[in-house]
Amino acid sequence: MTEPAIEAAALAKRFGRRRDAWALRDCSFRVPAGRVCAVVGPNGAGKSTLLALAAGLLVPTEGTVTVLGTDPAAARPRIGFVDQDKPLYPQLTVAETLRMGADLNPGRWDAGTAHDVVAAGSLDPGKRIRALSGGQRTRVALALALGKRPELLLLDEPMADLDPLARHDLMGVLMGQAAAHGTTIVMSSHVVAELEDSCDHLLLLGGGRVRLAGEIDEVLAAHTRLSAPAGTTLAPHRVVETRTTGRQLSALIRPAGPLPGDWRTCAPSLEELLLSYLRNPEAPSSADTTTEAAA
Ligand SMILES: Nc1ncnc2c1ncn2[C@@H]1O[C@H](COP(=O)(O)OP(=O)(O)OP(=O)(O)O)[C@@H](O)[C@H]1O
Repeated sequence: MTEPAIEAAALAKRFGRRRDAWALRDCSFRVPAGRVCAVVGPNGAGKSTLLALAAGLLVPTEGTVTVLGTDPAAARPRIGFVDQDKPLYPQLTVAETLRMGADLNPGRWDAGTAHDVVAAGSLDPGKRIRALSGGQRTRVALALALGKRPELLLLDEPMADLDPLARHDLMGVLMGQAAAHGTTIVMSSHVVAELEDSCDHLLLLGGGRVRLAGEIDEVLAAHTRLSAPAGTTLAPHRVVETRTTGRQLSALIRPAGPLPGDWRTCAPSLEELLLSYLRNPEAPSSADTTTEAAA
């Protein structure tokens, strides 16, 4: 079996000394190599912290995270990371920035891919970074990260400031990269609807903890949407969300066994499932029961 791209065991990060300053707690999960993994969760859930730990930019307070079979600092040359701030040198031009990428990654640099990503945005190579829009800077940051030909690409809300066409274009570039080179992509996003087509693995965080982890197909298959008469008892199934309208009860559950034949059931979409979990932060975590979650 190939080693996972990321493996976390009881990973925790606290900023400062306050008892309530935990950004992440007791996170155990595994992202297999070659996956496109969505990291989802509400504001403050710990997504950026998790990505920064995997990138080796933060050190765990407790637990461990292993990246590409080694510790994140040692794996850094094999990792591309684009964080929310997109740190670039404002005084450099686009062309100079790409040349810097080539200089910093001798023997690895994929000039063609980096050039294509920039060119697709019709960016003037002579323009200084400080004169670019937020979305244009994102494009340059992604070109730098992809040019490195990383084995693992960590992206913190990469599409947040891109227009819809640019999002579509760059998602296509990312998927092409994953397919052509087997690159593992782990990306946080708030745009749930966009993840369904592009991602095959999921990590849902809430309150600094892992709520769902695993292959999206398996996570979806483990849940059922149902409607039944109001007042129906849903135990012993795990209830993520339930709503009663008039005489009708509808719910999203994680079945604990066979369901009664008179319940109407269907499979949830990824968006429905994620919205149900996000609306119900107290719903039981399923991170411990999906096959890909680390024990
Ligand atoms: N450098 C820091 N110093 C102190 N607290 C921090 C720091 N970075 C993050 N935090 C705290 O850790 C928690 C998790 O933050 P994080 O940025 O990882 O969340 P997030 O899921 O990425 O949120 P968002 O969706 O808003 O980007 C938050 O409570 C945040 O205030």
